[in-house]
Formats: sequence, C-alpha cells, structure tokens
Amino acid sequence: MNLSPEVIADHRLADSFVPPSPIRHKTRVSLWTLFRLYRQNLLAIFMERDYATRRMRKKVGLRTIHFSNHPDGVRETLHRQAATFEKKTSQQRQALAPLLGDGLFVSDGATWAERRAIVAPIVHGRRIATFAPVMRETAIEWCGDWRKAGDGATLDILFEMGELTAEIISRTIFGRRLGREFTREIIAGFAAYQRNVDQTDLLSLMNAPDWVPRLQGVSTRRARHRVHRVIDDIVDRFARGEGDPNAVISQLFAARDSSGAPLTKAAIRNEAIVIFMAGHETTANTLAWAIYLVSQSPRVEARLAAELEAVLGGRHPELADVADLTFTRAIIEETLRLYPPVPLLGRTATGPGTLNGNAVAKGDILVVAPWLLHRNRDLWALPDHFVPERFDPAIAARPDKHAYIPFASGPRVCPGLTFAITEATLCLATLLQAFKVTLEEGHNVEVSCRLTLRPGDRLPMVVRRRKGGEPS
Ligand code: HEM
Repeated sequence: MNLSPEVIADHRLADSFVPPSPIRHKTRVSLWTLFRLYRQNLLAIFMERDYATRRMRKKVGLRTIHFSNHPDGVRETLHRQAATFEKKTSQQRQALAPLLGDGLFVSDGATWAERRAIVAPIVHGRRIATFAPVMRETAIEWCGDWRKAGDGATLDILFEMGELTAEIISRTIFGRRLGREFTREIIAGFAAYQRNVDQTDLLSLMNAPDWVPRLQGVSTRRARHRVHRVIDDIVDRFARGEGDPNAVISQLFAARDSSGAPLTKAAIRNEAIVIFMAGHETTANTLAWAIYLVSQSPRVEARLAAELEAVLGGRHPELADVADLTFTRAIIEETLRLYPPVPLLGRTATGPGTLNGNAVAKGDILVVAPWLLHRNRDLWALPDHFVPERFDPAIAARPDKHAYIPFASGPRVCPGLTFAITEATLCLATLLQAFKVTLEEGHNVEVSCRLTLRPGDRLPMVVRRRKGGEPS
C-alpha cells in the first residue's frame, strides 16, 4: 500500500469523494441473474468478495475461466507465460475482427509480431514531440468552441471528449488537412458499430470454434462498411501521393515487414483503424471521468488550480510543462485506476500452462481484471475513493507496477501509453485552466461497460469561464 495512515491523516484523504461503481452482490446470485447482468454490464457480475480474492476459477458454459486479481497473476499471465497466453479471446475476435481485420489489436502469432514491430515505433513515446503540438492546438481550439457555446452552457462532456480525442488522433494519423467532417463520420461509424455488435457472443462461451458463423446484424455490417469506406478513401489519397507526409499513415506506407515487403492497402487500413479506435475512446473516457471526478472534489480542484497557476502562470500548456504538471498527471493516473477504460484483459491459452497453482488447459480463458486489481483492498488504501495524491511523487511511493495496469503489461502493453498520458494531461490542464465544469443538477452518473468503460451514454455538465483563467 503506497498511502500510509499518517499520510491519509495529514492530508485528510479519508474524506475523499467515493465515485459510483456497479452493484456488488454480497451473496451468490442465480445463473440466470448472472447471465442477465453479463449482458447488461460486464462489471456487475463480480461479488463483493471477488474484490479481495487473489484468484478465481469459474466454469461458464463449456469454458473454464481463470481470473487473476493479484500482481503474481499479472506476472504469470502477461509476462512469464505470455507466449502461451498471448492470443485474445474468441469474444474479442468475434466482436472486433469484422472491423479491424488482421489489425494489431486482435491478431496473434506471427501476424501480431510483424505488425507490432511496425506499429509500436510509429505511436511510441519517442515520437511524442511530433504529436504534442497537435494535442495542444486542438485543445486550445476546444476552448474557443466552449467560449462560443456561451458562459454557463450545458455540454455533454463525454461527447465533447470523444470529438476532441478523435480530432487529435485523426490529425496525427491522417494529417491536419482532413477537417472535422471526416472525423465525425468515422466516430459515427464506430459508435454505430459498438451499439450493434454482440460482445457477449454466447457461441464462444459454448466453446464453438471461430469458423462457426456468428449472426452479424445488418446494422453491424452497415456500420463496418461506413468506417471502411471513409478510411479506404483516405488511404487511396495517400497512395496517390496526396496525403500529409508527417501523418502516421505515411509512416505505415513507408514501413517494411521482415521480408522487406510493404504493407498492403488493406493492412494499412486495418492498422489505421486500430490506432484510431485504440487511441480515441480510451482517452476520451479517461478525460470525461477525470473532469467529472475533479468536479466532485473541492480539495482536488483547488490543488489542481494552484498547480496550473504555479506552472503555467496563465499560458497554455505545452509538452515541456507536462513533467512539471505532477498533480494534473496524478489526477489522470487516479482516474485510470478507478475507471480503467479496458477493465478486463482476456486471453486464450494456446497450450497447457499453470496459474495460481491450477493447471490451465488449451482453450481455457484467462482474465486479468484491472477493474478488480485496482480496487483490491489488500493492495490499495481507500480503494474506492478518488485520491490523486496516491500518484503524487511528493506524497507517496509509486504503486507496484503489476498492481496498476491500465495500459496492460508485458509484450502486448499499450504502445500508445506516453501518447495517452501526455494527451490527457495537456487537455485536462488546458480545459480546466480556462473553465470550471460542474455536473448538471439531478444527473445520475452510471458506470457502463461496453467495449470500454464509460460514464453512461452522456455526461451533461455546465461549463463556466474562470475569471482570468483563459490565456488570450
Ligand atoms: C487512456 C488511454 C489508453 C488506454 C487506457 C489504453 C489501454 C490499452 C490496453 C489495456 C491495451 C492492451 C489490451 C489487451 O492486451 O487486451 C492497449 C493496446 C493497444 N493500444 Fe492502447 N490505450 C490507450 C490509448 C492508446 C493510444 C493513444 C494509442 C495510439 C496512439 C493506443 C494504441 C494501442 C494499440 C495499437 C494497442 C494494441 C497493442 C497490441 O495488441 O500489441 N492506445 N491499450
């Protein structure tokens, strides 16, 4: 535990805000109730005691599922036996492969290794100096839009953050020239896809192999075509030499695989969709949750305002400031602890292994659950409270790296980690320096888990200008 009782007392942390979480059953529920909960909200299947259990083994349909809720299980699954447990689950593949094809996120084996070697360096932290100015300029543009909306306007912050991060990722992948209509069209396609795709895929739970056709609704196919049409069109422009040479897509065109061959146009399209999808909604949800959490905690809001004043002194933040915005970053990290956008990491065993002293058979599912791990009361003090101070290097030691895994860990760790943390820190600092944002009266924030973990379908908040807050 990185927060000692003295630190908790000295900083009055025990009074911190406790944000919402899905229902936790105290006693066992029927299989039917469990199934209903699973379809509604994946995270509602966990019982109170699961939050402190190191490991669980459940038989669901014909599958055995091994859950890990301890750093040892994380090490075993994502590091030591990563080669045997590398493959994603059938549910993930069935839900995402129609959209992403053989893209990095759902591929495995040799295809994954080839693509990882190409994609990871392109979005890696080493290139952050290229991306940060785009993040900065877009966040400043958003301040302009919020000013135009009028002082005291009610905005859907989840939607706003979705558009902001989509615009940032769009400008970095496709270049600055496309315009917001393109971004909007892609987001609309993704949203429609997410609404319609069946993520619970019962056939997979019944152990049906991947080649058994799943029913894919007309609307899912239509949404997929919509996304592919827009991105194919952009890829074609780059192929004709009309694209921005600094864009990520240009790097994908220039990349060569281990045999020296370039990526096909379909592979470039798939990887562009992966980066867009992986990098947009995750960061959008993080920012929306962070803005909501800050609005509910006067102590955190005051410390944040003091840091922004001290570090920025009325300027817009830039990359060089991120290292000094330690409390702003701590807010982002605490938000990712409480609401990890990818709350469950699923893998399929491609051969026999062991976990937590149990034998793992080929075909078993392994789930490392950041959602449980990040709230495990044996690992964290005040596990359900919003306490950014636990990530403040001036106050607390860094938590065990296998107890805190919002970006996963091991060979499949998120290659966009530095991109995401820098983007979220810059955007939060830029927006909250200029505006005070409060939850719309009477709105009830719900935890909803679809492909990612989000604050319901909308987050209405009132946006007011801070006096002297916005740089001219
Ligand atoms: C707060 C924001 C983000 C979070 C919490 C996040 C989290 C994750 C997690 C947990 C995984 C691994 C999933 C698994 O193993 O099952 C992942 C993979 C990935 N992420 Fe992120 N991510 C974020 C932002 C980004 C950004 C901004 C980019 C790109 C610019 C990105 C690109 C990717 C890619 C390409 C993968 C697939 C890696 C592979 O399978 O080898 N992510 N992300």
